[in-house]
Amino acid sequence: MQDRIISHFGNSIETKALAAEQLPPFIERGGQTMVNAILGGNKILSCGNGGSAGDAQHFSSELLNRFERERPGLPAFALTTDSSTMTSIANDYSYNEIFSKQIRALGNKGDILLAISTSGNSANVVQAIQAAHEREMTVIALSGKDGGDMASLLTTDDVEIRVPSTVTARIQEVHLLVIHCLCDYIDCSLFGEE
Ligand SMILES: O=C(CO)[C@@H](O)[C@H](O)[C@H](O)[C@H](O)COP(=O)(O)O
Ligand SMILES: [Zn+2]
Repeated sequence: MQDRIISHFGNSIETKALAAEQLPPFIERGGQTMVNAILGGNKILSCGNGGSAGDAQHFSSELLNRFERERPGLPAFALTTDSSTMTSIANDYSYNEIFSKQIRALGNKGDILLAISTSGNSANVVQAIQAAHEREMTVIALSGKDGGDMASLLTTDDVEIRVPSTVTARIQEVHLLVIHCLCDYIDCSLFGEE
């Protein structure tokens, strides 16, 4: 089985190399969009399912606490953590509304939604994008494969960062690197390059 393990490493390296050729302009635009929102007194909401829920929380924790340097906490919130809110929305309405209902309550004009889905087709993330647009928020979509239903919802103000892969796990591995690039971009922009 070591050959199989080695092939995962190789495929992941190849996916990151391809992403490094394609994604930097989109990551830069996403980072600047986030910096502008923070400077404008706005916040960043994040959401996703499964491994992407972990990524949503990974991002918000590195803004609220810190990334790699000492600095004040920054306004970010993952919509994937409040089990009472999510289970009551799923129970009373639909699982598809667990993020959108929170966005309609918490989101304000100028806020950002970081929408994470490897397929781009998770209904609750698609509906989160729709709710974000209703609240005049800007969307930064972290996706993969063909972009899914999410891609067709995005406006020219939004940013799509689509990983060039069809393998969920490989896409997620690049999503985490993108999240760290966004955190670094934000810190360098707001507090200077180190
Ligand atoms: O982490 C993994 C697979 O590596 C899974 O938990 C994965 O996140 C789940 O299957 C999600 O439901 C997939 O949703 P999405 O990425 O297509 O939006
Ligand atoms: Zn995973």
